[in-house]
Amino acid sequence: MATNGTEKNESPPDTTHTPSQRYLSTRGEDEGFSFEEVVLKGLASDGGLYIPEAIPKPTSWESWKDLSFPQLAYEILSLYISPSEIPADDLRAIIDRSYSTFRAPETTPLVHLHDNLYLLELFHGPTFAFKDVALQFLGNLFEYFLVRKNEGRTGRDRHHLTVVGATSGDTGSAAIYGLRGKKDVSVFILHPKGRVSPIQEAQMTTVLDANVHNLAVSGTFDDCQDIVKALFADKDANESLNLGAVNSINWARILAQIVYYFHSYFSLAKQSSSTFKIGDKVRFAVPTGNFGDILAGYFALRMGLPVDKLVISTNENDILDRFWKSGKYEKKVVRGPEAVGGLAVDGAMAHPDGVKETLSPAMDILVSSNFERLLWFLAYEFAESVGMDDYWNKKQASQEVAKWLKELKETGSFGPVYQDVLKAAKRDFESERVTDAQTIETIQDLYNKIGYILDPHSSVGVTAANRSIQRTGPGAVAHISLSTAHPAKFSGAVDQALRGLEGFDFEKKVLPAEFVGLEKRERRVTDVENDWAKVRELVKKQVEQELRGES
Ligand SMILES: Cc1ncc(COP(=O)(O)O)c(C=O)c1O
Ligand SMILES: N[C@@H](CCOP(=O)(O)O)C(=O)O
Repeated sequence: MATNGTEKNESPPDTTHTPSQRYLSTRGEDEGFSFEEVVLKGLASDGGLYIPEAIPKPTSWESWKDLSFPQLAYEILSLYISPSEIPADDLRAIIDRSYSTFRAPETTPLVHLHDNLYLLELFHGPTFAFKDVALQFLGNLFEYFLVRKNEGRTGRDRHHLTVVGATSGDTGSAAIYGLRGKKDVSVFILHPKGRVSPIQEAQMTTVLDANVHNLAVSGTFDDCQDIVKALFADKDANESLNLGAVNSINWARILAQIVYYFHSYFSLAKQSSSTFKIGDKVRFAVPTGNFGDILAGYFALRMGLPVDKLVISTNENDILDRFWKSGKYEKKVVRGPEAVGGLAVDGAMAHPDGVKETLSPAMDILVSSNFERLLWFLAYEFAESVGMDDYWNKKQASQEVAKWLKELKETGSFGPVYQDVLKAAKRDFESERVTDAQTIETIQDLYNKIGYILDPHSSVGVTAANRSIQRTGPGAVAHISLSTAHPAKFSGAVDQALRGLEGFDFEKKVLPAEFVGLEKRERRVTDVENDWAKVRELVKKQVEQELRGES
């Protein structure tokens, strides 16, 4: 379906897919893809990310207010997936299966913290992190497409998917739990060795299913992400292995996350502690690293949900916060003992891509891959304001994005972007940077006030929400802060904040039964160098063995 170059696509009009059910690459070379193609491909062949050709704006969204989470998910997802690709009953069945694994009846419950601040608990899935919302769904989607592709096929003729993913801890375990034991899929998860929390490491490496492979990379999360992107960019690897993506470069990850923005909005309108009613505006504060979670909020906003602002909440790895303040997107090199990535003997940074090690390690990311998707929409809006036809506006946006990303790769930065682009970014988003000390303070403060225990990432979000409430004025705008992980996943930070405080007992009050004894179980993990070509060879060898039925 894809076309190349700048010629207009002259193929007959597609009547089975609406524009929001067709996809294009942010860098412009590929367009006209179906949902199945973008889910299975993950990353476009020009290195860009897939986005829908249009964002739907349903006029009837308010009528969804009493739907259960799976029912709401069906309404939203079917706007982006043509029934000619996944018939309605099949989509409903995939969704139901995906959310039947959640422990909370509401799937993603909304909890009142104080005043007009609410916490959206996204950690009730199998691995206790928000990633489960999308990765349970993605795992089932992969399975659905593979079963369909492989009907009547046997042996080496079967379509085999090789999933490669990079993780700073949560995506890895959620992907592994979403894909373990699934037929025709091998999973390779790269994590930065020694830089994920002990529970996260145990969650991933104690899964012993034959199709799951953990690779501990000597490097940072960004190195893992770069290796994954290099594998996708390698024609040989991509063609011989049929690579699939579980990171939020995969459009299905963003899509599934849109649902909880709508769901929490409707939950807020039902809270007895609130005078909030449907139609009122709300602010969302989102702990942000790779920009996938908050980007789903941007889609919800563009679909018509009354969002006043999306508040980006970064830790001290603050590339996004600096962009919103200056319009310049720039990797900052961290020097000295606080940097991760290998210090030279004299203490200077030996690794040019330094990232600061913080108490919220899942957000220790230098370059946020999904920001590229937002950039495309900002550039498109800018092109539209200059007023060409839609085809050229899209081309213009893609060219701009490709130029910025090339500059980032070659020089480590781009921008400042045009004033109008930054203005559009500021219209929908605000940003906050939260230090470790503030993260600890907020955990303590909330515990002392109401006895609630936040994980450090969620604490970054709540800190940003509190600041936003100060700006809007208490009582003016309701705030929903996204809680992205269960506190037990980050025992070090939680313990540092609450040790010695009255009533705090990590084992009794925080640790879920599922984690007890996890760290003592048998593990399987392979150490690898920070070298994408070596990783490629390892993956190829392992997949070959699996296809021969040797492992
Ligand atoms: C616990 C937690 N919070 C927040 C984030 C940041 O989310 P995103 O990368 O989608 O911005 C992550 C990792 O992605 C995470 O694992
Ligand atoms: N924080 C993430 C990093 C990967 O981000 P993703 O959302 O793009 O998968 C993690 O926990 O692995």
